[in-house]
Amino acid sequence: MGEAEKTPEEFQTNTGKWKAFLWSYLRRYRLRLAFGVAFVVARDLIGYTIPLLISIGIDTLAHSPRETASAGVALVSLGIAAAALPRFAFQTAARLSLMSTSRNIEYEMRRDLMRHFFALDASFWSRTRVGDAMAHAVNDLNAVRMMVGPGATALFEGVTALPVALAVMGWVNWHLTLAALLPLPFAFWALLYAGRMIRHRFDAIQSLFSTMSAAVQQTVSGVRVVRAFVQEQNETSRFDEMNRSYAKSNRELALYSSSLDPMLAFATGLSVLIVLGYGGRLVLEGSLSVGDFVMFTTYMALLSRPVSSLGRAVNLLQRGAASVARLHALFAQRPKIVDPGVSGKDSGAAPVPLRELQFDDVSVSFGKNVALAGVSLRIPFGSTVAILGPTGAGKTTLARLIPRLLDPSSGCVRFDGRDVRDMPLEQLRSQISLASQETYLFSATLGENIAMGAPSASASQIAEAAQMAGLEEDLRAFPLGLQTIVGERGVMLSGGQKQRVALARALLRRPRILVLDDTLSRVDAVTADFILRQLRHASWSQTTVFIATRIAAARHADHIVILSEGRVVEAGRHDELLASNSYYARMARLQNLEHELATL
Ligand SMILES: Nc1ncnc2c1ncn2[C@@H]1O[C@H](COP(=O)(O)OP(=O)(O)OP(=O)(O)O)[C@@H](O)[C@H]1O
Repeated sequence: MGEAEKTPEEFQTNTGKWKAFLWSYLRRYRLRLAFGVAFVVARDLIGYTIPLLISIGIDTLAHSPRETASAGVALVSLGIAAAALPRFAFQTAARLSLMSTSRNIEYEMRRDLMRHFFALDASFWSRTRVGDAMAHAVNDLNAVRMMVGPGATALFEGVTALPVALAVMGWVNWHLTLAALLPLPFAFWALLYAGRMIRHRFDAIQSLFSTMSAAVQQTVSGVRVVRAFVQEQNETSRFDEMNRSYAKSNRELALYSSSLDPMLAFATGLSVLIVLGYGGRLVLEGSLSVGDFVMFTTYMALLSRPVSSLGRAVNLLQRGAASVARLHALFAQRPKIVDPGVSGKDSGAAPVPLRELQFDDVSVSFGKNVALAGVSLRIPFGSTVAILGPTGAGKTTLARLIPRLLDPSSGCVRFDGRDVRDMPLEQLRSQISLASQETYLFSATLGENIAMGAPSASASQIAEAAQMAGLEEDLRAFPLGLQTIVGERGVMLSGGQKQRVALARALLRRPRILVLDDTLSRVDAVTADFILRQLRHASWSQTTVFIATRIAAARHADHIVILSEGRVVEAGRHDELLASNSYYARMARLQNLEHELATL
């Protein structure tokens, strides 16, 4: 199986390179990150001088004469107060550097993810659920931001404070310091164990969330079908099962996440206990001053914060690592349709106008399913070609080959002798308009939907395209005309209206090659006839390739092609095909009969 065929889940097992992937984003901010870390270190270094100052203050009180003691204590107090200012400054600078970096990285990854989504082709989207993609774009990116910002801050809070405090404590009394470190292996084990568990659970939770988002998205989009087939109960219990398992995994994650802090607090508590017991004895024996003892215990108390920071860091870093691995797996997906791009000498040049279209022994297979088998066609520029054939004959597959939404498994699609695979995608697609079988309308106005492929079109151009697509009467019936909001996926329009909006969208670009994939199937015969006449008399020259189910639509085409089981079985003009005992002639007789019956 090639890389492109792997699912994100399969990539997840190959997460070795996710660190390099993350670094590719971090690298740009390494200076800012280094400053951020330096600010955290500086802030904590200043913070950790405070117990030292307290110790000096206490020992000054205990050992100095009364008149100098109060001045000494005042000086120490001043020192403690003065330390607050740079601490605050470093704290703010650290937050600004690390948090702004995390926001920038989140922004860049999201931007790249959107670009990547657009670059991935139908082969990816046919096996990926929309909800899945949404989960990546929202939840995983959020976890990455939390890792780079608060996670990194917490990590450096922990790792700088610990050695500083331990160095000062060791310098005062290394015996007592070693004794205080006895619970360290337990804390270390807790960090590793909980960290591993958090990562596994979070990974599972993110996958479950993806599945659940996909299910919500599908059920909500298909709510009419669910209602029509009285499947509310079944859908609810199916969703409930997923929801329950999601909640269970979250409870487990919460258990591991929340157990980390108490376990670390327990380890710190044990250390404090050791220091109080053993250190107290040292004070009584006179081998440790009261000031040093107080400093020791203050450090121990102060250490609880960085230790807890380490716990938080492990939590956020493990979640972030799971999400980076998932994102990396997604970014590792490659589109099958590769854009050859524009070569240096062609950049900036106007695209070469497309003229003659040729299918040269084209075959397309989806696994074992052969959709097209050795199709050869030559379509001169400016001609109108109708493609007909039974369902599953390969008509849509043929249409999708023209703008390279699909590549042939063998054979070649050419424009003026040039393989479409050698043409820059932008140049190819900018000259071709495909109105596909399933129209997709955005939740915007009618006008905005029509202008989707030509955002700079003027109002009169939009109105002209709408008129050509036979929408004029419908627009008159809408009080807001082109400003009418069509609702999510165009729910406020009839099937035929949606198809004509999609057709107007295709026409507005005045394409050189117009491909209509059964675009008029839900339009009544009279309107369809009107539209086809409009297309024949368009004010610009174009090739029209249209897939039709009705003979009435195909009769005026310059060339009619009948596909069956992926092969061209008949081809010719309307009267030529009618004269023979062909599939076309049989279909014409049948449709005539239907028409007569309907008239009766
Ligand atoms: N993405 C795909 N993956 C697998 N098989 C596919 C895919 N797209 C099409 N096929 C198969 O290829 C064959 C041709 O499909 P195609 O959509 O081109 O037929 P059609 O003539 O347009 O049919 P209809 O008139 O019903 O729209 C069918 O057997 C279909 O199941």
